[in-house]
Order: sequence, then structure tokens, then C-alpha cells
Amino acid sequence: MPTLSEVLLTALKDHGAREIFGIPGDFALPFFRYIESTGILPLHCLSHEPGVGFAADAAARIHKGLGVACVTYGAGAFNMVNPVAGAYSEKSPLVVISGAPGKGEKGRGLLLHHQAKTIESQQRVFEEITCAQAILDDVRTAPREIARVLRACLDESRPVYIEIPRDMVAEPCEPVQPLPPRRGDPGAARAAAAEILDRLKEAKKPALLIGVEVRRYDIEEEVAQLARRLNIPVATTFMGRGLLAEADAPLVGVYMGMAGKPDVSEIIEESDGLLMLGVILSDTNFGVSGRRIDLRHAMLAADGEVSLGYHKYPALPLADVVAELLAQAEPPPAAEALRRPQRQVCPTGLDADDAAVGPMDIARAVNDLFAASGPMPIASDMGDCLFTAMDIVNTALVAPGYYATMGFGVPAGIGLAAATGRRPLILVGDGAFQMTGWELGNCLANGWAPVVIVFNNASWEMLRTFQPEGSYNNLAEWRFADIAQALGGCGHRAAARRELKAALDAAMADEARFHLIEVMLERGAISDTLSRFVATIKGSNQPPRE
Ligand SMILES: Cc1ncc(Cc2csc(CCOP(=O)(O)OP(=O)(O)O)c2C)c(N)n1
Ligand SMILES: [Mg+2]
Repeated sequence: MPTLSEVLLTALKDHGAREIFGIPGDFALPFFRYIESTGILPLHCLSHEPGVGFAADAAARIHKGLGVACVTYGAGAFNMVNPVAGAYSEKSPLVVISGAPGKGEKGRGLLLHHQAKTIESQQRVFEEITCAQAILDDVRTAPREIARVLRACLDESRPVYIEIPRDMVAEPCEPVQPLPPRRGDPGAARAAAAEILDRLKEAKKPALLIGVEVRRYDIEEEVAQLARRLNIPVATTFMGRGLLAEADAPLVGVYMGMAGKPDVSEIIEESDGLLMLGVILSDTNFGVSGRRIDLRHAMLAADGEVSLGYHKYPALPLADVVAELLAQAEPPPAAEALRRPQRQVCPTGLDADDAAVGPMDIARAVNDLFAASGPMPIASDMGDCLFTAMDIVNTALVAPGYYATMGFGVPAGIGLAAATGRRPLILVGDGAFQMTGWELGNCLANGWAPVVIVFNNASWEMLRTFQPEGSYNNLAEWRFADIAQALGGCGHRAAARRELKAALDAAMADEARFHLIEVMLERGAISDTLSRFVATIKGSNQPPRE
């Protein structure tokens, strides 16, 4: 009979996990030994648990399946609370596995190292940022508990928490019987789809807005097909940027309200029949709306339900709704075949001259690079690098667009490299690099070779745009290019556009190691999108006029 460890590892793989990111500790060493000795899933150890969480989250997003982060009890797991909270907010199916004290250790009357208030404190903290939890302290219930929690992770596309006491790892245990995916009531799906289609037919200016759940539930192609069938323009939310990148769909661009392209905002905000699929109603997706979108008239299928006006269809998975819409939607009359709306035109043609580099030059240089050698998957951190990415051609992108944590970029790029075997492009500010950029030191030993662009404005520039007077937004001049070699990569410093082009060419010519391109930016030089975003937020945060 297999051990509990083998049963858990096999179940993770059977539910779609492809690798594990982790850092061991004495409460987790016995389980790590099984990870390595069984080889059921490859193990990638990183240097700091926030990086483990971000890398596993990014792997989940690009796999459209489970990401796995394995850590020790206490100091390890608590170190990972922020990345797991971000995965919860952004609906990423991340499995957190934590080692734990053995059953016999709890009752000895001693306070255990790594414990906080009580031995159960960690479980309580993770209950707040996961959708399901299991403590594997009984092999009679462990298979059912593992099946329940992994099914919840996939159905809800949210993190889950599994704790495995260190004296349980070798216990004989029955294999896990996976549970079937959650399905909605077919009658309810039919009724909801019919009502949505009726409303779209009555609308003069119907439009489709899609969000991250379309990727999380792997229905991009179905949604592209639906957009073509409905013959209506489709935009993505800020968080949904990159969706339909390779699909044939009437995609008009990213909706960002007054911070985005006016023609896209008009299509969404003027619509009298807005259908939102898989959209998170967050401030970063809608906080900059020029006009409040009248949600009473909008239709929303997300978070396992459909809401229209004042009524809801509960327990209706998004995939079921889209399938039913496709089943009922008639193709448009040929004459009405939608003139494919102009896709967003991204800037190209960098002047490789001695002029100082600005954020828009970085977008231009990357677009030129992708045009010449094909798109790369992008991991972006929070900061103006993410707003700059809005002017980079549509490609697979993982970024904390809603939860907005710093530190995501470099570890997420490592997660993409490990999960896909492809070379990612990482966009990161100097402030965020100071948090988790060191994880690049793990690249050479693992054969990862990301191209990293550090937006070095020696500043927490996003904060300065909101509060120029704060001197604490001035950062010291770290010489990131010089650090690269010590970490096993190659560093370039680019102040002029000519140097940026040369650095990108050199990076693309060498796939043996990571290349870090430190772009020296003037303080105050920000992307077009960030400047619109700040102007909008400042405008909307003005105290109401008396
Ligand atoms: C973990 C965490 N702690 C603080 C903050 C708050 C913040 C949001 S943006 C920002 C400055 C980012 O500086 P960086 O140099 O990376 O990028 P740029 O603005 O383009 O210069 C901070 C400190 C967040 N979001 N996450
Ligand atoms: Mg900065």
C-alpha cells in the first residue's frame, strides 16, 4: 500500500499539477524526502518563501491548472501569506502544502519552535486566504479530504491549504479517488443563456467584457467563438490583459476607463447590453471608469453565478454558461458580419539613438523585438512596468493586476520558465526588484534564462505620482547591472535608446543565462497609461465640491 506522501503527490499530479516550488524546514523535511525520492513531481527550491508562492501562482496561471507551493510550518508558511492572499484575490488555483508538528508533539506541554499564538494559529490564518483546508492527521479520512480540497481548488480557482504532520508522511494510505467537476443545473444554464441572448438582441450597442476567469477555466477559445458568433466587440479588463492574444476574435483592447484608450472605454461604457464574463468587479478593473457602468443593466457571469439586473442564477459555473450561450446563439446575418474592429495598435520602431530612454521606448523596443523574433511570455511586477505593458503587443502575461503586490515579477518569471520551458520576459521596477529580484540567483543551476528589464528610476515612482512631496519615495542608486554577474547572469546598463536596443540584441543572442537590462529612467518619466490612470484617480478622489 502506498504511503500518505505518495498518495498526496499522485493526487496532485492527477489533478493537473506539473511541478512543486518549495523551501523545506524540519517540519517538512520528511515530506520533501518523498518528493525527491518518488520523482512524481519535479521540485524547484527557491530562496525565500514569497518567491515560492509567486512562482507557484504564476505556474498555476500559465498551466490553467494547479500550482503547488510546499513550505515548512510557521516561519515558512507565514512568510508566504502575501502571495497566497494575492492568489486568492486573483483566483489562482494554488495548493499550499505545509509540514507540521507530529501528533505526538502537540501534547507534550512544550511550546514548539515556529509556532505563533497556538499550534492551530497557522491553519486559522490560512482559512482566511484559501477556499478549502485539510489537516492530514488520519489516514482513514486523508484520501477523501485530499479529493475534496483539490476539487475545490479547481472548481473555485482559489488557493487551498493542506497540512501534513511530519509523523504521518510514511503512513500506509489508500489512493485518492478524484471527485467530478462541479456542474450547474442544465435547466438553469439554459434559462440564463436564453435571458442573456434576449437582452443582447434588444441592445443597440451590445458589448462583451472578459476577465481572468476565462483563462482560469481555460475557455478562451469558446469565448472567442462566442464573440464571433454574437458579432459584438470584446474588450478585456486590466487584469484580463493578454486574453484572446492568439485567438480570432473582435478584440478591441483593454478597458481601463478614463485611464485607457477612449475608443475602448466608449464601447464598454456606452453599451446598453454589456455582458461580462469571468470579470472581477474590482477597483483596478473599474475604479477609473469615466462613467459608472450601470450594473443593473449589465449581465455578469463570474464566481460561479450569473446575475442580471435584480436577480441571480446561483451555482452556475462559467464554462456551463458559455457552452449554453454557444449552443443557443445564432450566427449573425452574413450582411451584418462585423467589420473586425481595429485592434489596439501598439507602438513600434524605436529610434536607436542617444536620446534618454522613457517607459514608452521600452514598450516600443519590446514590440520591435517580438515582431522580429516572436512574442515571449511576460511576467510583470506592480509599478509603472505593468502600465507600460499595456502598450506591449498582446501576449501571455501574468501580473498582480488587481491585488497589486510588489515582488511578483521575478519569481513569477521563474515560475513561467519552470512551468513552460520557454524564455520569459520579466518587467520589474527597481523597488520591486529589491524585494524578490534575488531569486535570479537560482536561474543558472536550473537552466532558466529570463530576459529581465529593470525600470530603474531610483524611486517608488507610482507613489510619487500620488504624493510628490514624500522624500521617502527617493530610492538609493542600486547598481543592478553590476549585481547580475554575481548572480550568474549578464548585466547591461541602458540610459540611451541605442544602449537599450544593443542590450536586448545581446540578451536574445545568449540563451545560456539570464540577462538583466537596467534601464536608467528619469524620476518623473512615466508611461502614457500610468499618467492617464493617475490623472483619473486624482480627479475621482477630489473631495466633492461644496
Ligand atoms: C509588497 C508591497 N509593498 C508596498 C506596496 C505599495 C506600492 C505600490 S507601487 C510602489 C512603488 C513601486 O516602486 P518600483 O520602483 O517597483 O516601481 P515604480 O513605481 O515604477 O518606480 C509601492 C511601494 C505594494 N504595492 N506592494
Ligand atoms: Mg521605481
